Amino acid sequence: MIEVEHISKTFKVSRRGAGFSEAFKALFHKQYECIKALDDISFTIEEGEMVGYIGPNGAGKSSTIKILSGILTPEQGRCLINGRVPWKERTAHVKEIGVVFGQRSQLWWDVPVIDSFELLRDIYQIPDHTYRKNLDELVSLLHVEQIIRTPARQLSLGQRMRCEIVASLLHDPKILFLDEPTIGLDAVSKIAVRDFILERNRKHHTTVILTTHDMQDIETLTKRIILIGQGKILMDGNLEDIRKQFSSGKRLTVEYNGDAVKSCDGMTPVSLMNQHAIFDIDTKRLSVSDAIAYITQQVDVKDISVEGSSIDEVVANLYHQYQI
Ligand SMILES: Nc1ncnc2c1ncn2[C@@H]1O[C@H](COP(=O)(O)OP(=O)(O)OP(=O)(O)O)[C@@H](O)[C@H]1O
Repeated sequence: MIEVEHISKTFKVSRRGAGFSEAFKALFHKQYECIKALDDISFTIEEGEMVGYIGPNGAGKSSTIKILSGILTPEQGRCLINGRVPWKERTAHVKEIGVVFGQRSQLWWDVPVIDSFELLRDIYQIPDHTYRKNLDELVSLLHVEQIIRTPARQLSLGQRMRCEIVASLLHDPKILFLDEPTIGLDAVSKIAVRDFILERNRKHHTTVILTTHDMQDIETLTKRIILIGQGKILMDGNLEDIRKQFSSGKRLTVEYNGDAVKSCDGMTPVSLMNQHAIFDIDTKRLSVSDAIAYITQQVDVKDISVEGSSIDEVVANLYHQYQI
């Protein structure tokens, strides 16, 4: 179980103006600015839950993950993960967590990937039979058999990410922190990584905290989302409820025979091409069935399709609503 209560974290950063004279002045008189990366955040995550931790750039997601993994120490608040304080009991804590930072590597750059895995085995003191079993299983599930003898620097991004995931799970962690695990991956690799995470959660009951800007990751993997903005937790809830609350409506696409089709109150025309019209329906003002009835009164409908708001639109509405 992950318990976070009233955590705050401030970074002190030096600031100076542009140019040589400002650089010279800064040698004698440094100016600092305090950035409140996390401002009194609290949440609880149960064992086996998969949670999407979302927010715009600079919101505080990575800072939270770093605190939860014991890399950063907050100046205020309490955090317990399976009964341990991450930054105080680091050695015991890291044996229970796996971390993947999409933008950084835990693999040694110049050596074959398998050597990094073996180094991790020694660092985590993984018993030999557990290491062998996990390595064989992960390597085959993530299809990296052909590349583990290649140095990390020679791998493509997608190949490296799969190896990063293997590295993060060799010691059987109960909790997995994934910070943008599908960044820059092609569609096939994204699906492979998502399927693997789902399966891992289902089979091993692994708790997963996922931060990402890819809303398809969130939609596929999580039922609950926590929204952070400007260092504060703004919302914590069920994805389906959020979708209902922040969906802007439905999109209706109609193909028809006849003259141009007109819209009514609650219908916004998006495109009115030759006998092919697209309308956005504000379902708070007009039901989809009433919109269809209104159209069929005017023209002979050949085909009609209704789509809900995409998860990207839902999240864009959410950010807009919270002004972040
Ligand atoms: N080591 C650091 N030193 C100074 N400021 C930092 C440091 N790490 C983070 N910050 C600042 O803290 C704030 C939160 O950063 P953080 O990396 O947690 O955001 P994020 O939500 O992960 O963003 P992104 O989606 O862009 O990765 C930002 O304003 C950032 O500039």
